[in-house]
Amino acid sequence: MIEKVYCADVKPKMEGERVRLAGWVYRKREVGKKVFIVLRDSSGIMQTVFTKELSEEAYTKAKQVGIESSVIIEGVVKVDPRAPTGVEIQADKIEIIQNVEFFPITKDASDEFLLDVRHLHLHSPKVADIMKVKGTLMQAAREWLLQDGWYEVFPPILVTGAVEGGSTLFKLKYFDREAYLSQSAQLYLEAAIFGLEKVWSLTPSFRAEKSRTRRHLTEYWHLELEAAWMDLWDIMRVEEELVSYMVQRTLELRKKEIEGFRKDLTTLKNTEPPFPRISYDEAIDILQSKGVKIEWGEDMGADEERVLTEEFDRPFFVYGYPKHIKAFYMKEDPEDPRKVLAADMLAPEGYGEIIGGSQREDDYNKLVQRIIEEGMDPKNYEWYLDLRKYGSVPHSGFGLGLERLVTWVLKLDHIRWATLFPRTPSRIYP
Ligand SMILES: NC(=O)C[C@H]([NH3+])C(=O)NS(=O)(=O)OC[C@H]1O[C@@H](n2cnc3c(N)ncnc32)[C@H](O)[C@@H]1O
Ligand SMILES: [Mg+2]
Repeated sequence: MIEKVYCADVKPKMEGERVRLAGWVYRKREVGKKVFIVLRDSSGIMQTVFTKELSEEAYTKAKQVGIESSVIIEGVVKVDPRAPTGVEIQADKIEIIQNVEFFPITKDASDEFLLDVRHLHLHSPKVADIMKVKGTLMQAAREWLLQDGWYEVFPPILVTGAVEGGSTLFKLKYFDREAYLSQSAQLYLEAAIFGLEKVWSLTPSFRAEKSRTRRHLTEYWHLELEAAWMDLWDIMRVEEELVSYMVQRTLELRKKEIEGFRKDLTTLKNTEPPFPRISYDEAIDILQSKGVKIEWGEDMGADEERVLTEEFDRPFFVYGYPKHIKAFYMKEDPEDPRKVLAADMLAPEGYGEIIGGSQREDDYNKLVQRIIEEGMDPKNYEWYLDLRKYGSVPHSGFGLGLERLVTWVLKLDHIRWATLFPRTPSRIYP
């Protein structure tokens, strides 16, 4: 790798030092007999100035170089309060690695065009900031999971059964048989708890969702946990501790990047346990009191959740959903057979569901009955049912949509901006 310093590491105390920077031409302007190039690298930006007096050769090359050209620039550090970072480089050397005559992304580029050239949109510092925040959220999750004694495991993505309903399965040909892309690692995590007790995985999950909403992708990153001996209330405490740590740690490490997307950090700062908890029944009452047309037993979609989140200034739980709107594996509420021991975590500010979780049905016969009730064939779940025959234990788990979390933390207007190359019903290229 070439000897260079990063833009963010060039400080006023380095005045007079000679430095070498490598990156891309972010901005360029000519003022009188000076050429100013704002160089961009992964750490930020740095103003560089070229004049004939400093170097006629460098000045001539600087005049010719195009936006987003890749360059190496050398010069001497000078403090200048007018420069974007308070310092600039008096440049006497520029090596043009590759000159760009015309970079296709311009200021007025439409969202659809940016998605068409997403591979070039990744040059953008704003996009880089989103990815830095996403990476830091996962760094924080790993920190918390390690200190709380959870084991990372690596479940399969090629599977033979639905977890979250057959209508959103991506089918594929697996040699001479049919297979699917995983909707959720959950069932495999449930098998892993018999040896490891507390497990987690980060995997891509696939949903052939036809709904074109601001919060659905067809491929997304899914952080899932599963724990033996835990009931719904235990796993809800795990969820709020994990999400709180992820948000607070990312606020600590990426405050500057977050402030580039939202000025008001209140809801993020409020993200501390315990989170408010309301029952599904209470949620329906709230929605009806606010004029939403919804009856008990109906599912809450993005619109209903948006209204519900107006009542809260931090993430909150909705628990105790009706059995018929939830998945087959969820344990029936012993106190009310109409309901299951499930809870979703909803993000405030209109973002809604970021986590789906539940206590699992650990009784063999009840699970067989639920599978049949859902119109599925117990034969397809034989291995999964075995988990209820050989030392079954009460257990619970959940799945957090990483892009859903990023979309809320940065108040993005669409989940597609929260992932490197978004996959939606109408987009699988580039
Ligand atoms: N291990 C578990 O218990 C997880 C469980 N089997 C599960 O998949 N639940 S979920 O369908 O609500 O999805 C979990 C989360 O996954 C996210 N999710 C769910 N579907 C999507 C789509 N289509 N796009 C983006 N994100 C999505 C969202 O945050 C959900 O709360
Ligand atoms: Mg869900």
